[in-house]
Amino acid sequence: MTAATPALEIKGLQKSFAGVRAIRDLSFTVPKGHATALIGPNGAGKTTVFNLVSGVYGIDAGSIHVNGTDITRMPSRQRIRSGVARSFQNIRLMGHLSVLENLLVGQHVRASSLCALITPYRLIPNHKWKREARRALEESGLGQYADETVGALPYGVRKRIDLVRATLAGANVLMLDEPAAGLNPSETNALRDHLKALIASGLTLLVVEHDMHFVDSICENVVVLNFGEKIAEGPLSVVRKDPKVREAYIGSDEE
Ligand SMILES: Nc1ncnc2c1ncn2[C@@H]1O[C@H](COP(=O)(O)OP(=O)(O)OP(=O)(O)O)[C@@H](O)[C@H]1O
Repeated sequence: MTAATPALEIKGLQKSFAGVRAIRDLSFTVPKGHATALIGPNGAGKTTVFNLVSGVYGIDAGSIHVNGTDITRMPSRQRIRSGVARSFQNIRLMGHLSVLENLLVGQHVRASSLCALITPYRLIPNHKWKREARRALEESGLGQYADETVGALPYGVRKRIDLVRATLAGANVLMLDEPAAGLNPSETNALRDHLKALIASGLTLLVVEHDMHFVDSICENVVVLNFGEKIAEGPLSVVRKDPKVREAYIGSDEE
């Protein structure tokens, strides 16, 4: 892998569901340490792209590379190990466990052996993974929540803990499904600042988001889909003026 190798490279992607062409010859790249948004009206194919990259569905044609590695035919679990992870709109943290425990569960994805997997970290006060988890929380400004029960925390804080969990589990290409949905303005600002810091430290993002102010603040590139096809790509300020994009959104209740 060279410095010019994109973190995510999608080439000629095709996917049909029972004759419905959900994704048509889609190609785009996301450079390392950058954020790209995938936008388009309802049914355009955004979630399908996430499902194809994460391996929920197999593709009909095309290829997907992550950090130069061809993951097109890899099982989902192996894709996570190669650095690509997905965060869901519904946070998948365990509410009855503490923040730290949730992060440690995430780190088990990185276990290289059965022995590492069953290491009783609860019994080892200064376990390496525990130290890493505490440090990551501190660096994200979430250190005060380490020993709190996740279920008792505000939604915006849980969303950010979910990000820390994904990066600690080894994700360097992260797909975020509507990260700003359900957040109040101050939570949205905190999430935006957190994401900006992660991008600055080298994390690569692919984001599906309806809040265009949020998209504008973190994504320098936007890929617009309509009926599974890329109809425009570029900075939001440019693509939003594109007649094809404007036409695609006519009749849609979205911006
Ligand atoms: N598992 C599936 N089986 C059949 N059709 C599917 C399946 N998944 C997606 N589709 C179809 O593929 C097309 C793209 O859907 P997709 O959910 O990816 O769009 P989207 O852009 O994410 O929409 P939204 O913004 O509403 O979430 C739609 O026509 C949808 O009905």
